[in-house]
Amino acid sequence: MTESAGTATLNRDDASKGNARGVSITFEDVNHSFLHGDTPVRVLTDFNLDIKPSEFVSIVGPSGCGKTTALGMIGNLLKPRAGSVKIDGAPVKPGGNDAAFLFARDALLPWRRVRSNVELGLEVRGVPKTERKDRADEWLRRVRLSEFADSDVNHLSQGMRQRVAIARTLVQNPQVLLMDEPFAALDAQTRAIQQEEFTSLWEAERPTVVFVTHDLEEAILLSDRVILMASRPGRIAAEMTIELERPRRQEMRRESPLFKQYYEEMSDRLRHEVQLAEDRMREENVID
Ligand SMILES: Nc1ncnc2c1ncn2[C@@H]1O[C@H](COP(=O)(O)OP(=O)(O)OP(=O)(O)O)[C@@H](O)[C@H]1O
Repeated sequence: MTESAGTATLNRDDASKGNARGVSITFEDVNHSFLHGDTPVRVLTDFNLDIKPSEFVSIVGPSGCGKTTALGMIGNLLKPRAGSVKIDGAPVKPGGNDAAFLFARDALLPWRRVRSNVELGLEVRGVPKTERKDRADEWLRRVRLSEFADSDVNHLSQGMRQRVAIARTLVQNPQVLLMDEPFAALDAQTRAIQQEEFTSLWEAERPTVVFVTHDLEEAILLSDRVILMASRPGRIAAEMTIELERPRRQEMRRESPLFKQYYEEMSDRLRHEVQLAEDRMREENVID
């Protein structure tokens, strides 16, 4: 495990091979605060991070440490008060980046059928109807939902709904995929299946992924690199390059000595950061 950010190298040399379409993402001296009443509360401080094209980076850390805030800056949902966030060397700007979000809540439109939900992003971009349908059908095939193309989304299981959401996101061929606990709402078994399915879909196109999760095992299993954040103010406390071979399989959790080593190294540190954050919240409540 490396202390603090900025030194890790991409552990696989094949990111530039094949049809990888990812872009680089850079946080340069990012500082950010939110106003709580009249008081600015520092959320990110001196946040520096270099993400390589087509790298899969997970961010773990205590609740409230600023993970979603960092993700939002890449997706242009908010601007840093100081410092910059760049994609392929250019500052993030409205409409200028090819980034797509995937959240725990699938946010499917209940009045639209399955295919029509998958087509949504393409529709917004003005892709012609026939092309939209062809691309949606191709992605429904890849997520194994072809026979549900004309189904009512309200009749699908939670796992199937999330696969529709994944298809809706990936059909847009994003260069950057911003994922905020995308599998958190699923039961353990469905979650394991989707983690494996998702990584094999990702490997075909390799957009750059920034993946926020509370689940350290999930972070290790999916990522090229795991970033551990500390809170108040949010900053990078440690990072670890994951050198497990790809494709990744669920059995690695149990069978890979390397997986166990990563988990042991990072979990103590994560627990420590979570404990610190909880202690701080308790102190603040006492003071209030
Ligand atoms: N729009 C906002 N206005 C005021 N405070 C905010 C806003 N968005 C986030 N915050 C605060 O900023 C801090 C960081 O929030 P953020 O959602 O980035 O954390 P997180 O690490 O993603 O948390 P979690 O793991 O619980 O999702 C929190 O204290 C949160 O309350």
